[in-house]
Amino acid sequence: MRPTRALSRANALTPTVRAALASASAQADAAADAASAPGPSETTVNGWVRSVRAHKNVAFAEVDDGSGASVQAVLKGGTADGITLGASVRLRGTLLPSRGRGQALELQVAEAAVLGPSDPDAYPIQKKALPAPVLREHAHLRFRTTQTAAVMRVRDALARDWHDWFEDHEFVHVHTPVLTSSDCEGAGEVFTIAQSLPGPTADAPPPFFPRPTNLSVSGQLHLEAPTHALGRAYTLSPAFRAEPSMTSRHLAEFYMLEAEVAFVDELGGLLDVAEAAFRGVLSRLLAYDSRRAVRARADLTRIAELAAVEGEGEGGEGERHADADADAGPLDHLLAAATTPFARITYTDAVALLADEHAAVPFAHAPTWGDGLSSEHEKWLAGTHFNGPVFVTDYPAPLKPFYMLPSGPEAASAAPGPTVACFDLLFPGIGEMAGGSMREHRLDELRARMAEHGLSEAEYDWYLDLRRFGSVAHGGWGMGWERWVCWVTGVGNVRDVVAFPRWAGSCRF
Ligand SMILES: NC(=O)C[C@H](N)C(=O)O
Repeated sequence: MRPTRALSRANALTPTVRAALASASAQADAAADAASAPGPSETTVNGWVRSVRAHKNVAFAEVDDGSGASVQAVLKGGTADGITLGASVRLRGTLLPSRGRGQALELQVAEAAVLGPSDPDAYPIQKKALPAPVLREHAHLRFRTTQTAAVMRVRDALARDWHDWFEDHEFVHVHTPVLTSSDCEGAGEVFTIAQSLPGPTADAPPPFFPRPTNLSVSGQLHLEAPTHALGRAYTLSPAFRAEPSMTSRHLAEFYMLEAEVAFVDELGGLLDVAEAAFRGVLSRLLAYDSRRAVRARADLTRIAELAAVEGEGEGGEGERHADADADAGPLDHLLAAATTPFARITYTDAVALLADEHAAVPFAHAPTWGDGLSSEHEKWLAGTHFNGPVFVTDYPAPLKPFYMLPSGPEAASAAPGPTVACFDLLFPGIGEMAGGSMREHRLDELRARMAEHGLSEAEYDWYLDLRRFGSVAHGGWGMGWERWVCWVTGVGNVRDVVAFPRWAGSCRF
């Protein structure tokens, strides 16, 4: 059957720089195998000018189209006119072996068109790396830096890897709502919605929704509903927290990957599922030879190289984790986590370990049973003591939200107070990467916990229905997506792995 016009027009996507380079080198290899001279490869590339070096008779421009490869364009005669830093260009020419260092092929340009000019003196993104805080001021243009472009591609690849893992394990992706009248975590960190603005008359219009509404802090409660029908569900959705934290690990708007599993009877089983997911996803990134995985590994190497160069100067684009191992390769920490079982320890045992350490080398905050673990405690556990991801389980009940199931008998009997069947998954350099729990699935116990937390039964009636009709033991977890991207890439601040970061005091763009 002949393709329709609409189908043939789908071919309007021109080859990317990456594809053009790949096909030119494949042609050269084939010619070498056949012991014949490679025919020159005529091609057209589109992109933005990253740098220009002009000599008397020739100019060299690096042209990047975001595909993960850039090309060195050799411009002779009048072809270099208007080719300035930041300009968008279309170049027609021949890809030939390069005489310069740094690239195998270069584009000998026959014809050049400037599509969108750029004043190089006014253009904020210079070839020389800019400090991360300066780039955040130009978040709309920082995609043009090698670092941010590579981070965006890795972020994309990671999301697809997780989606694939979940699909392979028969989880259903559900989009949980952003607008909600519940506060899942009960921490009072919600952004509320102003539903009606005072009008010109005394009669204020009725509110849009009958109840106060806020932006979701977590999709968990909503995700539990489909889990009681689909069995396994997950979401990668935006979450919002109005916490004034100014740390490198907090954003006011972030993405959260949350998963929920029915018919898991105890915490150990839930940890097994979470661990299999994390390690499975890393294996895809490390071992697969898909185009996605190959490009992600190249990007991780590129990000690390940039950070190494900038590390020698003053804080360039690549702010790294404080305790990132400078001598390790960019994939080493991923390989270690993929191939080594994650450590598991109860909160009670972790506090004892921390107390021993505190006696020898004091922390700023003394570890005390009943208090949350501070970030320095978390980093010591994952970074120094276990030197890898560690599940800390069974925290004191008063530290945790209403929906968690009490601990199993073993953990409960070893603790000096009531604990819940939950975990925080700590990663080196990051601290808390994910948190989850078994959920209280017994109706009466859940109602009692809600009463203790001052939650209105009327408001959470729908959630209680899940316990009234066909309740099952279940559990789940949530992971801060930007923390995951930071840990994988080695980038030290969540503001630099999201397209447009929002934090207390900053919502530009
Ligand atoms: N889905 C989860 O278990 C995440 C949890 N609701 C949190 O926000 O920490």
